[in-house]
Amino acid sequence: MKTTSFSTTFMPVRLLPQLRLLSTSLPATHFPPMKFAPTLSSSRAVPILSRVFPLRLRYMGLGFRRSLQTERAFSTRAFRGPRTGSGSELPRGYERRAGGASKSLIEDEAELSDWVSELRSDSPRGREDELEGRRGRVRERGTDREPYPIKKSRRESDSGDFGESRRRDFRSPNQSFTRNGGISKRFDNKSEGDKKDRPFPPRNNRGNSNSSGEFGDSSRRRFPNPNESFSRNSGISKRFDNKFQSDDDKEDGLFPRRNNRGNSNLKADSFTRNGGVEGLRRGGRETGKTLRVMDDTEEEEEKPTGFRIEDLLSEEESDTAISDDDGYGVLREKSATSLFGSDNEVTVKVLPKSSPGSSDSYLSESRFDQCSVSPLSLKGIKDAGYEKMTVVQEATLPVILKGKDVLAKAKTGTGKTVAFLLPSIEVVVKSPPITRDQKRPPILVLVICPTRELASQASAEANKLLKYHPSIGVQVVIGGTRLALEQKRIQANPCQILVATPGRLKDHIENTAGFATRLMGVKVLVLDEADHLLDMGFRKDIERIISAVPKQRQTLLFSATVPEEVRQICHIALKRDHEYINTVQEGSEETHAQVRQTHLVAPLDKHFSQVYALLKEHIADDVEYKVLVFCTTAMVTRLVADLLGELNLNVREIHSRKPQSYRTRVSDEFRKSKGLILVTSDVSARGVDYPDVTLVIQVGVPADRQQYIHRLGRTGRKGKEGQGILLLAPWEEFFLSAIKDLPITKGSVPSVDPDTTKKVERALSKVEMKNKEAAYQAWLGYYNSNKKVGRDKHRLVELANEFSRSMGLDNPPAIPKLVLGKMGLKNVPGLRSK
Ligand SMILES: Nc1ncnc2c1ncn2[C@@H]1O[C@H](COP(=O)(O)OP(=O)(O)OP(=O)(O)O)[C@@H](O)[C@H]1O
Repeated sequence: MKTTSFSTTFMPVRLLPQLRLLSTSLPATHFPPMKFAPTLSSSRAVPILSRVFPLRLRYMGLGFRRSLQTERAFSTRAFRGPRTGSGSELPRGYERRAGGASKSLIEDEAELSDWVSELRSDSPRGREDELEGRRGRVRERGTDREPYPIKKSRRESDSGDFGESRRRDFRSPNQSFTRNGGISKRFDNKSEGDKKDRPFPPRNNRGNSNSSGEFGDSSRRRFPNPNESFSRNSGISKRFDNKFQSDDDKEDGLFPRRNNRGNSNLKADSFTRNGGVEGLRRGGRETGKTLRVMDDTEEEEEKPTGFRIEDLLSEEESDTAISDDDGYGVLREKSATSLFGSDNEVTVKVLPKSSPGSSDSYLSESRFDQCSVSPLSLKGIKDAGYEKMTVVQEATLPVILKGKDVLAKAKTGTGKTVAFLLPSIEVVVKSPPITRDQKRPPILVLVICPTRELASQASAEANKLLKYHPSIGVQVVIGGTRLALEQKRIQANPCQILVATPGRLKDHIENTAGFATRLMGVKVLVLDEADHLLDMGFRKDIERIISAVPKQRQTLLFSATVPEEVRQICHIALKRDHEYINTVQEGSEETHAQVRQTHLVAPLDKHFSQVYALLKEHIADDVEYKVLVFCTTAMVTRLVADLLGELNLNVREIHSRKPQSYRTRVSDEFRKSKGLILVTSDVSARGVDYPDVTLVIQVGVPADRQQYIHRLGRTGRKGKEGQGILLLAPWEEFFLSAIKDLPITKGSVPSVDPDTTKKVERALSKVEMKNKEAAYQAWLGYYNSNKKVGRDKHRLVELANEFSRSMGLDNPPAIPKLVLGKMGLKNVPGLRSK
């Protein structure tokens, strides 16, 4: 039995697995006390078990359906149920996710307006984008035409903005390069031309990659997928799909966000981001025309293809088994194959429940120098100011260092980035060094992040840890920057660690000479915000990226939220015998206890003044205020930022319509600042590590429960205190059922005196009309895609017009007929068309 120096210890227990799994009273080997109770599991045991002991499993409350039963299987309490008689009771954290607002992620309809204008214009090339910061393009493609760029986009150079790339001397003093060694050999010996190196055909009709960078059309390249036949219509639909789910921009009006449950709200007649796509895909052949809205600043992801997670699952895959509990909160499933295959050993991780009050402590008692990482990494860790491991680091590090695939869940702001970077760096340390004369040095670690900010942040963190590893390089490739510049940069500074957003990574695979070959060296693949990356919006991209890296690799999936749906499909990326490490303790919520959460319900027409009053109140309370205000779409974000600016608050805005250079600048400023309000779309919802955020306000219903948790997670990081306020209209209260297990209470709406109301009205009157129009259209698109609100179109329009009045408009802005048609809102009374 191997013991580690961590308090987290893995104990192989040699027992007949059936007995071990079914008898909680069987004595297990002694386990040292543990500080917390991560949940470990993998995904394939119950099918076998259910065949062998169907009645027993039923008795234990382990049904044959996935989801709830699966979660129960991992719950200590559920396991003990039969013995204690309380087996049906689930700890709060294990309850089925309630309700579920539709995941309505949306893009900006302003683009559609422009598109419509462009359609009307004589020139097929259209015109330059007139909206500030908007580099979106809109495309039309009929069955008889090739796609063409309607607008040429502006692009910013990225290299200056993201200085994380490291030029390194790749000849490590400690490491001698051997040509024969593993991957290096493969790469060294490779002498074929670029074309041969590419697993995918090069772009066909855009000439060089530079021009593709300029026009951003590289994103539309498709990977040849053996399962798909490319037809003109279907091809363009796919590409249309691909584009929309950029996480950077998903927040932005008109199209709904991906829906975990298979976009059940999508209809062919509603032009929503998913729905539009789906509708167009299904109905597009009839019309013979497909729309494409582009934004060069986005990562280029695919749209959901409309399949349901359930469709991906066989019944076997959906079921799971528990291994043990024994009163500690253990949990580990063993894959069915290893349970009854050659590996008849059940390894059980037994961890005691934490002492009261410690559940939210993010640091563990283990120090980094207790674990077997290289001395140079330890020096880097020390310089970064880290001494003790966080709970998730302590729980995952030993497992990852052993080479296991891991799916890890840990609360926001608890150090997941270091948890996956550190062991990944160790893999590089142990690999043969690359040398300057290597034409295509292998990328050994590939980290995928859903947004550019997150990718840049992860690469910055990697650089901190690599301080004393001069021979290891990290590079970041993200959307919104010139592909050609990035190509030059990654060629000039070869790296072993690459951090990327999905769309841009695909771009490089398809268009950067030798890049695909370099990816064949990947030993560790990391998906940060894994649930998001495996969700509909990114799924296709991720699958294709996975197909571009070797099968023989280690895969690490990290997130603060791991919905059951994601558990069920994570085998897309992970080996069957992966470990699921859940550091969110049994009985503990997914949010931090030290973050005070309240929801306020106020009529829509009061929201602007309420936000102002809340901010004033908070600023008065805390001079060191640092506030994030999340809005539903990019255009609504711009409107709210304009308004708060007019009200003389110290405000910045960040959303997908802003150029990347601006986003980077604002993000950096906010990171360092105090006394600042950042009004933001969901580009800031996940992962972004702004220290000391004092308050997060969410205005309007979030896309889903996960998004609520991640947005809230921008405060209360590293054990700090924080506050979260969710401001809803009465008709948005349905969302509360989706978060009812979280410690959120009803707050009292601040009173707004008549003077303040007038002040807000005056400020609103100064906001540019075009911004109000864009916000109206975006608002309508967002809620149209919401499963609940968008169901009744008449009511939806009433509400949109209420929103319009709240902006001080007597009449709702007119919307292009075509857009209304695509939204499924033609002839709905109350809408004005143009
Ligand atoms: N061992 C450690 N000790 C102290 N601070 C740490 C340690 N590890 C990471 N941190 C810091 O904790 C903060 C949060 O880390 P990180 O951004 O990785 O959190 P996260 O869990 O990924 O959050 P999210 O779920 O929001 O993405 C960062 O500022 C990071 O530098």
